[in-house]
Amino acid sequence: CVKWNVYMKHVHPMWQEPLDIPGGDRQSPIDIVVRKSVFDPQLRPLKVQYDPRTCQQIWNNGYSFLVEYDDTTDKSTLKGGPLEDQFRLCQFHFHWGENNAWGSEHSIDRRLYPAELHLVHWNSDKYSLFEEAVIEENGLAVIAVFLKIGKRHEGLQKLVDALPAYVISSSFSIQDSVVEFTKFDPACLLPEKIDDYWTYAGSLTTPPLTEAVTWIVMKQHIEVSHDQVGGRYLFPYSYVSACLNVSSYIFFSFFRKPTQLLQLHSL
Ligand SMILES: N=Nc1ccc(S(N)(=O)=O)cc1
Ligand SMILES: [Zn+2]
Repeated sequence: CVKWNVYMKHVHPMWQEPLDIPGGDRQSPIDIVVRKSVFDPQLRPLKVQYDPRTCQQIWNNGYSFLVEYDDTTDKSTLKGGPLEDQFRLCQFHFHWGENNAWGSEHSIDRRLYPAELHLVHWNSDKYSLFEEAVIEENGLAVIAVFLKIGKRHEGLQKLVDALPAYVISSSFSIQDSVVEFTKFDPACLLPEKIDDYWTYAGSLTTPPLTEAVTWIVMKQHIEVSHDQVGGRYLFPYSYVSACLNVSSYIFFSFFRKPTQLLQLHSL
């Protein structure tokens, strides 16, 4: 999966104005207005098949981190739901804020969550690399899961424990660094009812912002404990303070309207 930097407005030049937003009529994130979502009986159940053995490493790009998967075969895949093709898992990452009042990118009726998980997949039926798929209209599928502060998430703890010392320090190192991380099944981060979701055609939420994403936003959140996401662990403040300039970017998501927001209730 291609190396990806989290571009911070005041930190990374990629966020400097003017942003070259391709197209611009299906930009993410959005505010999901629940009463405007439409039930679509043609949406099928999601088929998530992840092989923990494809988990490879945690990559820190100096601003955040992502967990990367071997996407050279169809061992960890997503299909069904709104998807016509098979998509390969290549990485997952989180978005968070400076405190637990906000942090997610999408919002539900303007309500933000403390954090949001993105499981990123690319269309392996039509393309042979993430880099090819990322510029195509039906190239990517991202599952979004909201995080709320509550009980400890046992599955997540393996990731928190594996995070390298530099992430737990008070500030991220700026250099890229990678630590080995294996046998992690990201399905443990999904909520119980994965067939209860909203879906819409959108974009990457950070550069290159390409309008290539079928978003599948889970209605059910997962719970993680405060010490898993607060303090000095998964979401160290040094990075989150870097997010502040991005919050205005998220603010505008309240005013973005999706072209067609579909919803599938649990079967
Ligand atoms: N260049 N790679 C990217 C992958 C996923 C996302 S997101 N945050 O939309 O899932 C953004 C950029
Ligand atoms: Zn993301």
